Amino acid sequence: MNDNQIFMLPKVSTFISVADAAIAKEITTSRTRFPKPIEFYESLIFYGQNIVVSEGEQWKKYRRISAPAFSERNNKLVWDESMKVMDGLFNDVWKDQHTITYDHCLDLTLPIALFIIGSAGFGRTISWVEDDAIPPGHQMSFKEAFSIISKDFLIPLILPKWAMGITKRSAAAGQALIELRKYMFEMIQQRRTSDKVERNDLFSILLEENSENMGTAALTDDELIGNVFIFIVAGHETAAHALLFTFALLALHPDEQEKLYEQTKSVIKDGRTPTYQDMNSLTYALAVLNESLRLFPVVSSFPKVSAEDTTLTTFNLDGESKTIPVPKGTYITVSTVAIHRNPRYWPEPKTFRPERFLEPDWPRDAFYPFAAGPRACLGRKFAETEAVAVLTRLIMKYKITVKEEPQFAHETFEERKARVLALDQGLTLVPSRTPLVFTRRE
Ligand code: HEM
Repeated sequence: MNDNQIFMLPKVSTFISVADAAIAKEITTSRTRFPKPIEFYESLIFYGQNIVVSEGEQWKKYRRISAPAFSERNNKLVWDESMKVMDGLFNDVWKDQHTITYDHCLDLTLPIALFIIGSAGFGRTISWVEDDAIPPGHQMSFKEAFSIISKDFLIPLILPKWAMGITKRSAAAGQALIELRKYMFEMIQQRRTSDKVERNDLFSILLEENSENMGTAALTDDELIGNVFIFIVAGHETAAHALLFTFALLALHPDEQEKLYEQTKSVIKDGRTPTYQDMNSLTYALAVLNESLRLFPVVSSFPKVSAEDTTLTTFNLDGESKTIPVPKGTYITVSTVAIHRNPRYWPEPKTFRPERFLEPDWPRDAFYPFAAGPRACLGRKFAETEAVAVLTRLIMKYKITVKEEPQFAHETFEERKARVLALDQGLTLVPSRTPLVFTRRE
């Protein structure tokens, strides 16, 4: 692979795409038989050795030290920070406007997710209005460096070093990378030397956990930075896109939005600020997120490779089995989209119906937005907490509708749905233009 290629498919002789839930379960639970082909992600090592681009003993070590960071302490912080970010949005940005319009609502969900991962992931509060003070020894504020890298982290991977200064955007990405590394080293030093203060962000818990593993088992500073970088990469865009699909689907389905509002109101009485303790009762909000991730799993597939000559067995609708030979070295893609839209598991698969997730026996083994098994997403609860908090706070105060535009006045519902949810090319699924309006309820 040369410097300019990212996420390249290696030359493969056999390739299998999986839309069968039982096979997906077998593959995701058999980590040594079907490991992750980390060569697909090799370029992400650029940011430092990390959990996403590792396998075997190295991955086990990263997972063991990273997993405790994704704790209840952190989830509660995610909730509280999400509330602060939403209240900051209402008070400092939307202010007393009755309606607020976005031509592409990604311009809203990207900063929401950025600010949440900034404080709950990184331990640095960045907000809608914070001034961009540049501390001594830096050329960029933390907010600026963090915002640029979370948006343009691919630029330093794609462009060769000599070309980084060619455009303003790539030069800024190169500088932001240097700055962010510097900030991270400073944060590591500061937390090692300052008095022990309880902090619940991922970075701080990771550092705590690491200092308890001193000796050969501990991560180096470069590995710590690599892993925290990857939390940003894995957790910013995914969460922002998931929120965007959720808002868009609610705008397209006012009845479902009303049900969400009614359930939220029945849990959060008198407009009080929702707390993390409320999360378990906000079942409809989680169902809405799940249904949105079922229809639009932002990570639409994930790769595995067969480590040995083996077989996989599938069944047709009459229960007859078929065994497929899987030679060593076969590349396998678990197609989340295909499983999620397979009518075998999901009746009326194209219909947006959050209630299906409130049924006690919904098909858990056919739901893969966060992958599954030992390599499942570490940030699942982080992302769920963030989405339920944001959605709850928003829906209590605002109604979401699709922006009316004269050129689309005569379109049918199906045409409107296809337009608002039309997908863009990208690493993760994202709609290309989602024009939405937020109207204050009272
Ligand atoms: C809706 C939001 C999210 C979705 C849909 C999502 C989805 C996924 C998927 C499908 C994987 C497996 C990828 C693969 O095997 O190639 C994964 C892995 C991972 N995710 Fe997420 N993710 C989300 C949010 C987050 C957040 C917020 C964080 C951290 C703050 C995070 C951290 C990680 C990490 C560290 C891994 C690697 C785990 C390992 O390899 O052991 N994710 N995610």
